[in-house]
Parts: sequence; structure tokens; C-alpha cells
Amino acid sequence: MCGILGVVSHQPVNQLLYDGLQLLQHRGQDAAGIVTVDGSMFHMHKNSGMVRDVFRTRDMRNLMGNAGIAHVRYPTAGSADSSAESQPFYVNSPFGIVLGHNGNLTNTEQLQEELFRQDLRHVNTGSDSEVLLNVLAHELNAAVKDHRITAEAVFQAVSGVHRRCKGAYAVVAMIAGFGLLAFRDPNGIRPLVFGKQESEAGTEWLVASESVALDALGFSTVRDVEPGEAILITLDGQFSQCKCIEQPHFTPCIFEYVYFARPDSVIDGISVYESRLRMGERLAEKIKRQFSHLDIDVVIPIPDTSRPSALQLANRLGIDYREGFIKNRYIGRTFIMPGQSVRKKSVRQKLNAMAMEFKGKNVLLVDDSIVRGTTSREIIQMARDAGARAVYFASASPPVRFPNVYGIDMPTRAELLATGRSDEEIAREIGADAVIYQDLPDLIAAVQQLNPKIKQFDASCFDGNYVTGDITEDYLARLEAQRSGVTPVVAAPPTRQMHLNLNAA
Ligand SMILES: O=P(O)(O)OC[C@H]1O[C@H](OP(=O)(O)OP(=O)(O)O)[C@H](O)[C@@H]1O
Ligand SMILES: NC(=O)CC[C@H](N)C(=O)O
Ligand SMILES: [Mg+2]
Repeated sequence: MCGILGVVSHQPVNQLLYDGLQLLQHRGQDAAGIVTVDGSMFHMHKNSGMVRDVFRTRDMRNLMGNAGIAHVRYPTAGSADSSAESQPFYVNSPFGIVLGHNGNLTNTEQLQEELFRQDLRHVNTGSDSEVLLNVLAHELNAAVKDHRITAEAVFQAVSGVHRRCKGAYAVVAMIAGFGLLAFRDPNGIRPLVFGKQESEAGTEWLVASESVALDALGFSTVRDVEPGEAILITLDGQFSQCKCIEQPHFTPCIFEYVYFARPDSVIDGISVYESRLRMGERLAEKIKRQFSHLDIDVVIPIPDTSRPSALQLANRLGIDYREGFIKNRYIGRTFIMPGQSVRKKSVRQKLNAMAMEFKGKNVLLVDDSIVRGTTSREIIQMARDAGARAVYFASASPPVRFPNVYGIDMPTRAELLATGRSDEEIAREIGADAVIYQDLPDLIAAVQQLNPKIKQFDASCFDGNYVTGDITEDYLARLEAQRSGVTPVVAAPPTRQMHLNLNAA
């Protein structure tokens, strides 16, 4: 997942974008970038690393202007340590456009080919987001009449993106000398919300992946960007919007509620925190129905994300909720770290068991999800080392059995603990006395009950049903090969790849 931000203000925005990125850091820890626009001039700084490490005072000073966009990256294409793939990306024609993308395109290779052969555009990294930017630029070039940019031409370009790009994309883009564009794919898979703030100089606008950025920066939420919709805010603050596709099919990603988003965000009208409470309740009901024979002394969450679910689950079961693991607040999220060895090491560094909560007890550990099993394996061993008598493990979401192709980096079935394993085999694998998973209909109901207008979610990592309808067995096999390093990632053939780093600051 990545985090994106866009702002149009009447005062300098560098500090606001930096603060906003800090609020979205949980969505991407590998790279960060800010672009501001000062009239028709862009100022960019981006690099690999966490927000606090990427920006120095001198970098901030150079980010002049009253509008801009920003990005934190969690890579799903290309590589994790490539500063050239950090975002925003830049193209100089037409007009000059910078773009930040959250999601993952599923027809990147085909688009790369089209861009090169038909549109005569060069893409210089393995990033699908650079491809997306070039499609947008090409479509905008085609839509502009008499060399003058208009809102109509921009919306027509977004329709062109919807026609050509498949997969997930929530996007912020800045067009030099014109304004801020934000749009969401026709399935609305990734979140995008906008808000405004009145100042003496007029209205200021902020677009963000999650509402927590609006709240904390003093903006009031207007609404979510709708699936297939584009909004445009010109540099002088004029707002316009357009539904750039006739029949959007809204299927937001359910894993945002399970794990990605911050609990204090509201996404598509659903409080993430409340959805996690409901997941806990439904899981408790399942335990009452099917696991009443387990003699549980205490419920212990795996910090951080599972806390609300574990708390509510304990309440429903009438069993004590105790903090058995203390988290080192200076270590980031382990699941989104690149590479299995660093993830494994980080779990041990991040969480430490409190012996008194385990000694001689039958404990029920609760996590939001079990994906690769990195966390659960380590944690269960730590619980046993701390003296637990029996260790049961509950997951607030169902077994993750299918790769994600929409912006979560779990592309290979082999790395997923639950693929091809029964619950008993999974329990054995992670060393638990029993493992209890949420049922998928319960997970969906827990989220959907908070906004019944949403009729379907993307739950592909649980059920293998890919909402964009273009995912074939062949695609998954190629993705697995690419992402496990067997073949190079979606890079252009050597004859047309230049070793330029045009975009890095
Ligand atoms: O089975 P795994 O592959 O280990 O993945 C699942 C775990 O990873 C995440 O935690 P993470 O440490 O990333 O973040 P958190 O502090 O927000 O819970 C998630 O909350 C689970 O604990
Ligand atoms: N997780 C994401 O949203 C990734 C964005 C983009 N596909 C990248 O790899 O940089
Ligand atoms: Mg966790």
C-alpha cells in the first residue's frame, strides 16, 4: 500500500505535506517524496527511506509553492531499494505533470509495449506508476485542443486512463501552472478522500489516502472520491468533478479494514476502528459456537493492529484482556518491510513478552491476519518461552490463500502460509494448540454492516475472486516468477533501457 496526498492552498505547503506523510507512514515505509509547484515550476525531493530520514531542512527549504503532492511507498512493482522508483514521478510533456499512485496495475506489460510502440514514450523504471503517468500524459495530449488546457480535457484524459489501465489506482497528480487532479479506478479499490479548510485567503483543499490526514491537519472531510470519479482543483482554488466512466463497479479492498488503514480513519463511510470491533465480536461468536471446549484464561492482542478486535472479542467472551506483548514504538510495521529475513528479525525486536501474563496460563492470542506466518510463528514461541501452558491463535480475518495484485505485496502463493493447508496443518506449522479463523461471510458482514450501500468488496486474497476480471492463471504465474526474482521485473528490454535517473532528486 502507499499513501498519497495532494494540496492546493494559499500559503506554502511544504510543512503540511511533510506532516501529512508522517500521518500516512503506516502505508509505506520504503520511500517518500514531495513535489511542490510554484507557478509553473515544480520542486521535487524524493528518496528511499522513512519520511523522517528523507527530508532534511535544506530539502524542505527548496520545496517552495502553495500547492503540491506527496507519496510514501510500499513497492509492488520494480524493487524496494530503488530511489528512481520513489514517487512522485515526473513527465515534462504535455505541460509538465507529476503523479503519485497507490495501487497496482495489472496490465503493465501490455501498456509498456503500447507506450513504446504507439505512443512513442519511454519508461525508464520498472514501476507501474511511471507507466500510469505516461498513459495519463498521452491521453491528456490527445484531449487538449488549441494548445489550451481545460478541465474538460483533463477529465477526458482520465476517461482514457480508465479505458486503458487495468487494476487498482488511486492517484494524485499536479499539472504545472494549472492544478491538482485526483482520481480513483472504476472499482474504487484503493481509498481516496478529500476535504477543505477556510482561511482568510479563501478555501484550501486537501486530498489524501486516509481521513486521518485531513483530521490531524485541520481539514474537514468533504467526501470520498467515488469509483471512476476525478476531481480537479485549479491553482486558484476552483473545484470541479467528473464521473469519468459510465458504469463504475464499486468494490473497495477489504484488507484496508483488516490491516492497512489506521483505526482512526473513516474509509468510504466506514470507521476502520469500528469495523475491527465488529470483526472481534463475530470471531467471539464463532469461538462460542465451535470452540467452547477450549479453556481460555486470557485474551492477548498482537500489537498493534489487532488491538480493537482482540478487545471486543474478550468483552464478548467475558474473558480478561491483557497486554502480554510490549511493542517497541520505534520499529515500524514488519509486514510491509522488504525481504523475509528482515521481517523475521523485526518481530523479535519489536515485540517482547511479559512473563506474568503467560506463566501457567491458557492464552488466546489474537491477530488481525496471518499472511506469511512470520509474526505468529515467532509470537507463539515467545508465549511458550514465557511459560504459557496452551497457546491458541485467532485471526480476525480468514486464511490468506491467494496473491494480491492490487497494491499489497504478497504476489506468490508459495509464501502464503495458508495456501494448500488445513487449519490443523496451519496450527502445526505455527506451533499453536489450535488456530481459529474468522469466516469470510462474517468478515464481510462486519465491514458491510457499517455501510450497507457497498454491495461488494475486493476480498481476493481470501477467495481468489479478482474484481477487475482480468486476472488469469498465466498472469499469476508470471507475477510469481517476476516477484520471486526468477526473471527481471517488468523492465523494458535492454536495447531501450537507459541508465538515467531522471527523476531522483
Ligand atoms: O503473517 P505475517 O506475514 O507475519 O503478517 C501478518 C502480521 O503482520 C502485520 O503486523 P505488522 O507488524 O506489519 O504491523 P502492526 O504493528 O500494525 O500490527 C499484521 O498486523 C500481522 O500481525
Ligand atoms: N503499494 C502501492 O500502492 C504500490 C504503488 C506502485 N505500484 C509501486 O510499486 O510503487
Ligand atoms: Mg501486526
